[in-house]
Amino acid sequence: MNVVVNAAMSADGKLSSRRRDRVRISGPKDFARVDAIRADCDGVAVGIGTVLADDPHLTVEDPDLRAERRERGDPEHPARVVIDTRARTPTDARVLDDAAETHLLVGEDAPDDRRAALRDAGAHLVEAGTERVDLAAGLDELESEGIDRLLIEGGGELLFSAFTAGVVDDLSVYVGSLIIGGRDAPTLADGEGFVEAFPELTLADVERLDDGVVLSYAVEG
Ligand SMILES: NC(=O)C1=CN([C@@H]2O[C@H](COP(=O)(O)OP(=O)(O)OC[C@H]3O[C@@H](n4cnc5c(N)ncnc54)[C@H](O)[C@@H]3O)[C@@H](O)[C@H]2O)C=CC1
Ligand SMILES: Nc1nc(O)c(N)c(N[C@@H]2O[C@H](COP(=O)(O)O)[C@@H](O)[C@H]2O)n1
Repeated sequence: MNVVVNAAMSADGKLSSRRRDRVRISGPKDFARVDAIRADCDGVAVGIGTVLADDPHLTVEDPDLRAERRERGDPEHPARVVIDTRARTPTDARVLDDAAETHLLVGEDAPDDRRAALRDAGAHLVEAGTERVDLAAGLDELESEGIDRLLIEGGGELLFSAFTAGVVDDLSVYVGSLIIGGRDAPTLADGEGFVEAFPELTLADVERLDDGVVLSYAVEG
């Protein structure tokens, strides 16, 4: 599977504020850029922290991009994927509406009542791992179901795990012209942090967009 990460961060590296409410970091041109990446993928993934904080929809906005997907025989929107060990996704979350299919990667011990409720709400559940979702195993399962190219949008806990698991091929990050601050505000890669072997990046492109810049990297082995 080809995995791309895209996120928007402040100039001090934060994805949102310490209250975890959604901050508008990028502008309309960047949202259009992200829309095009979504349209080019088979799946768009976030962690349960992002679902609970932002209630994102994770669909393709631009009707022309949706038409192009239909013309090449793909569903109008990529599949939505939520990394959700305990199956906490609310049944009225926007990712569970009928705009697109939704896969929830859950832990083996996820409560049965939550699994049943989420299946009733139309989600497809994939079991991987126990205490936390085993990303490598979960993504392998998604690939076997036809998701060959996956966009991961965040948040910081999930992105750290994705780099730790070594599954990320490309990273693009929009750096907005603002400071958010706060030691408890999510950053591009949270988790425990790396102390010895740091994932290395090769800078592929720098683009000025809206009032910020997009940095594009290839992630080295
Ligand atoms: N600016 C941007 O581009 C974006 C910002 N965000 C922001 O990120 C924040 C949410 O980020 P986080 O709280 O870090 O939550 P997250 O969205 O990264 O989800 C993390 C949660 O997923 C679950 N999980 C299960 N298996 C896991 C695994 N293997 N690795 C990591 N997590 C696993 C855990 O419950 C964990 O707490 C929100 O404030 C949201 O607004 C989210 C996406 C994009
Ligand atoms: N690219 C980008 N720029 C910002 O300024 C942002 N605040 C975010 N946030 C993330 O965008 C996703 C929203 O999805 P929908 O528009 O609801 O489909 C979600 O993952 C946010 O955390 N992204």
